[in-house]
Amino acid sequence: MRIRDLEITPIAFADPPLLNSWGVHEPLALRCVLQLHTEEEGLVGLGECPGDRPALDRLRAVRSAIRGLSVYATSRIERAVQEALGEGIRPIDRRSTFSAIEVACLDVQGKLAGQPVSELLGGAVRDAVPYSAYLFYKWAGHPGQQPDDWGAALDPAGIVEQARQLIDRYGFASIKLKGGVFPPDEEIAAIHALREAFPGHPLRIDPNTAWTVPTSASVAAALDGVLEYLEDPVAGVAEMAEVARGAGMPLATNMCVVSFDTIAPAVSAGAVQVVLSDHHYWGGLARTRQLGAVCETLGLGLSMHSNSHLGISLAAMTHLAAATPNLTYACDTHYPWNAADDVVVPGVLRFENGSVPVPTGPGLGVTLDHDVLDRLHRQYADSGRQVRDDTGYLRTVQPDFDPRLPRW
Ligand SMILES: O=C([O-])C(=O)C[C@H](O)[C@@H](O)C(=O)[O-]
Ligand SMILES: [Mg+2]
Repeated sequence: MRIRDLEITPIAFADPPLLNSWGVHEPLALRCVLQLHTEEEGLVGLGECPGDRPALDRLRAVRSAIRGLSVYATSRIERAVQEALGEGIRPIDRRSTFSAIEVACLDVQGKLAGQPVSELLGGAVRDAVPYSAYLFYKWAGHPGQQPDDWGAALDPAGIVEQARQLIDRYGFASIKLKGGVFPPDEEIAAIHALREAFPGHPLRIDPNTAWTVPTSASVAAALDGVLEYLEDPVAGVAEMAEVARGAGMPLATNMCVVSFDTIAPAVSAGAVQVVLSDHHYWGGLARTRQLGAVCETLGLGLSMHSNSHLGISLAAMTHLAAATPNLTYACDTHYPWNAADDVVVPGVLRFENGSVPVPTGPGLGVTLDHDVLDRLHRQYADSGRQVRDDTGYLRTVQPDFDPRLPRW
């Protein structure tokens, strides 16, 4: 079952003005949909990955190198990707290029076997995967546009209201707040307000390294007994370790441990207790499942990171999480923010009590809506956008915004 071609379709979909420590989400998020066509039987495997220009260029560079390879030969495909990209390629770029192709290969493998991807990964140990309500400070709408349905969230009351909307709509049973936007005292107040409004929901905050070590230590003290984990308060292994030594809660990361070779130094230093996996950056579903085994061995907790994404990624994340026994924290997902523009035919992917039932159809179990794909591709082409630029977009409103971190 050989690869005939890799169809690469960049898309742009609507994204609300979500604030983070380096800026704000632009009106359109970029993503790429892959359709991997087989020589025999005319099967198509789906993949999804970031859609910025360098990511697209890398996919185009490997396209001819993987033609003719078996969809089962993922190690050989990974080597072909490496060779096509050349020695100078950053490992994370190689891994993310390969990851999207690996997911598409697994989708085909599952279709051939009549089995869901979770079965190919060792079998689902849970029927549904819990996700967290991923809260963001946000403007009411994009500048010059009507307010969106979510409304503004710029203070504790707005954050509680946003959590309520997400929980009412999706049933989430845990909550993550993207921090690093306002002075820490305001974000501490938001967490306390969430605790009061949702006493039974585990809470996390992630300022994406916006704080110094002393600030992180005082936030950790203020939120002791309130957070299930504190995510990436500071940059650097030594700094994370310093915060961890005094913090009452585990420290989590998707910034300080980002690859297998970064695990040992962080663990030896005592810098992290929970790793956020992400198959897009760790080199695919099989590799990320290995991360689960490593975390289990080292006594680390395991959670899952996300970026703005659509249903092909959500399906892949759900199969992976279902087949990773020690992935016991609710996973992150941006999906509620972007679901209205999904390229996947509705129905299979849905939230029940905050969890996504693991798709049971062959492969990823989701079907591409070609009309939506065409529309989002035209939107991409018309936008002229090439890269994500949260800082540049915020500067159109706050020209003096300085993205340097730490800020507090
Ligand atoms: O956990 C994280 O660090 C993220 O989810 C990173 C994302 O880029 C998030 O900050 C965002 O979408 O603005
Ligand atoms: Mg994070």
